[in-house]
Amino acid sequence: MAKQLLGKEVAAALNEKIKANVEGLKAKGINPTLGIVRVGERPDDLSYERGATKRCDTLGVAVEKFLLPVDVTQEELMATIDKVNEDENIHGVLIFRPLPKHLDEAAVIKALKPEKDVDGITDGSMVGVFAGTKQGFPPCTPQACMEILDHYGIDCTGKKAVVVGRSLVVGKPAAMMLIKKNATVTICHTRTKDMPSVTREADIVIVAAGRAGVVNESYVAPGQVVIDVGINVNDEGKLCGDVKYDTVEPVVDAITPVPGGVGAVTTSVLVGHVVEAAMRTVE
Ligand SMILES: NC(=O)C1=CN([C@@H]2O[C@H](COP(=O)(O)OP(=O)(O)OC[C@H]3O[C@@H](n4cnc5c(N)ncnc54)[C@H](OP(=O)(O)O)[C@@H]3O)[C@@H](O)[C@H]2O)C=CC1
Ligand SMILES: Nc1nc(=O)c2c([nH]1)NC[C@@H]1CN(c3ccc(C(=O)N[C@@H](CCC(=O)O)C(=O)O)cc3)C=[N+]21
Repeated sequence: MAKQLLGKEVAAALNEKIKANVEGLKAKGINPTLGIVRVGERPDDLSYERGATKRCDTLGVAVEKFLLPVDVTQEELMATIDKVNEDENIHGVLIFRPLPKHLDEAAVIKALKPEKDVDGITDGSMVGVFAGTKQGFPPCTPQACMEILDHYGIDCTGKKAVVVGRSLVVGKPAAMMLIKKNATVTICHTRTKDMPSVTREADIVIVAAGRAGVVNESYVAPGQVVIDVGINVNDEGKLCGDVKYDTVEPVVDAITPVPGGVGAVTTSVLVGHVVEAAMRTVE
């Protein structure tokens, strides 16, 4: 039986710190606020929005929503970004992506002020992750993976870590964060040859492929820690990860479930960033 790395436990610990910081801010008359910019009504945007809004509510962080129709023009969207940039009462901004195809996402990202970029999508935030400097914020999902490792006392120093996936939001920043923790890191993607032989050699495997069940028992080995970032919906309409949990769990030492793993920590990290952004305004 592998140890279950429970997102709920990690989130609960993060939430205690966040709550204390919210109280500190409110004592100074600052009401930490997340601005949410959503274009259209994509189901996974709505589910992330529900999770983030609920977490903000329980932690005393306000949410202001900017909801735009799916056929919004680039000019109207840019005007909304200007508005959230200039509004001193909004400390962090979450723009749901991908945006509909007719919109220029790069221009939108460029327009967002890095100090409000709590989702870690601007160039400024990216530089922060790569250079280890404190500008913008790291993307929430890879940071959530690191919070899980930290919480359960899993030391990365000298360990072999393999990341499956090389996206800008998860795989690449996760690899940078693992390097910072002194792991030796390998990144796999669709062009990787014989991936099972690579992942089997790892001490820590972070899977962010976006395909249900890509990592099965032939990819893993005893003693490993497996972090499953994937959020997929199976044929029965249930949430499942990128790892075949039932056959992988008996082999490895520790594993995150889906749901109840990384996703449960991601929203806490996001709200933590909003509070940190508000604290930076008074530093
Ligand atoms: N828990 C959370 O809070 C969040 C979870 N997610 C989930 O994380 C997952 C990854 O998201 P994201 O990074 O945005 O996804 P992307 O689709 O942007 O990237 C997927 C990456 O995985 C690689 N990949 C895909 N299939 C395979 C395969 N069979 N073998 C090896 N590599 C593969 C791709 O390689 P290549 O580059 O060669 O195409 C690509 O680099 C998704 O399931 C998503 O839903 C995302 C955000 C938040
Ligand atoms: N800029 C941007 N950043 C994102 O991170 C982003 C996005 N746009 N667009 C939409 C996708 C989708 N996504 C989800 C995250 C969590 C759940 C989810 O179900 N979370 C559950 C927990 C799931 C679990 O326990 O594993 C919850 O919060 O309660 C769903 C979807 C983020 N996304």
